[in-house]
Amino acid sequence: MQYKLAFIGAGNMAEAIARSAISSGTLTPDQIIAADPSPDRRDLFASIGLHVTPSSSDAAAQAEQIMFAFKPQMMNDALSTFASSLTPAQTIISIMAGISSEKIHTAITNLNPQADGIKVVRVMPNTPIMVNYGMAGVSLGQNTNPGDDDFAFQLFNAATNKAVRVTEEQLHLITAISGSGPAYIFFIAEALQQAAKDIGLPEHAHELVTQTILGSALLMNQSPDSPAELRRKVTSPKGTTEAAINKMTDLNLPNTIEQGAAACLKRSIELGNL
Ligand SMILES: NC(=O)C1=CN([C@@H]2O[C@H](COP(=O)(O)OP(=O)(O)OC[C@H]3O[C@@H](n4cnc5c(N)ncnc54)[C@H](O)[C@@H]3O)[C@@H](O)[C@H]2O)C=CC1
Ligand SMILES: O=C(O)[C@@H]1CCC=N1
Repeated sequence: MQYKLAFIGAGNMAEAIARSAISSGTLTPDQIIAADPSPDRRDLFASIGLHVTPSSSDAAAQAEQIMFAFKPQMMNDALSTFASSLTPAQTIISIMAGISSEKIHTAITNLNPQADGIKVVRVMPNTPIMVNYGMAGVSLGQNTNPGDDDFAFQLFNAATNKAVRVTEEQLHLITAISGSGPAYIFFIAEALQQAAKDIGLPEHAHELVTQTILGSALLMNQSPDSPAELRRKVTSPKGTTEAAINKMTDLNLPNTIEQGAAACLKRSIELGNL
């Protein structure tokens, strides 16, 4: 095979994964090919030195590992254009939310029965991979044995990105916590920025909130203390933080976040049943 990795779909996640693979030295640009119908996306991938093609079939025929980096709802349409190029010697790495490896395998073999032995590994990454601080869950799927996920694990555990091996069932949970999690943090950031504007600091809102989240994450990462203890260290008895935390507790912030994560989990399972 000419390429180690083919991206089918060269969108935001594929771009982040490709950049991280290259910057970490896991792959060289000439080991990667990317297929996307959008000329703009192909131009962008070409500008980082990758081979590009409008033909998913072309890309799928030439790589050892094929990453499904298109939207879950597009799977059948996308596969109809390239399933015939797949062979049992290849490994699929799907980053699609929800869709089980069994469903992926069935969709491929319905179109191309000769690809029956094809391996399917699944990964749930997150967008901070764009800055090399990604978190991913990696799971073995259809037709795989331990070790068949080594390449995917290495790809997502490179540089300062981190990966954990989980069961396929647990990938739904990974989605609810770290896959979708960056959006929860950005949601809090939006609200805190709005608060900064409302109380009269619009010109500093972005910097205040960004540095506070960054500093808190680094502190949580480097300190042996639990988040509860770190929170306690900010919260002086009868002080300012306590007033804020009491109000947020009265308004049930922890429960709101837990319910949000539970809704995410439910949707991940639903996507898998579409
Ligand atoms: N955005 C996120 O935070 C995360 C996304 N994911 C998964 O990653 C996948 C991609 O998501 P994004 O990169 O955010 O989406 P995106 O919309 O940026 O990228 C999708 C790409 O697929 C291309 N495409 C459309 N039809 C195609 C076809 N028939 N064949 C090949 N390519 C086609 C589009 O032109 C686009 O460039 C999804 O399955 C999503 O569930 C997983 C974890 C996190
Ligand atoms: O919202 C989504 O469906 C994707 C999967 C995890 C993060 N974004």
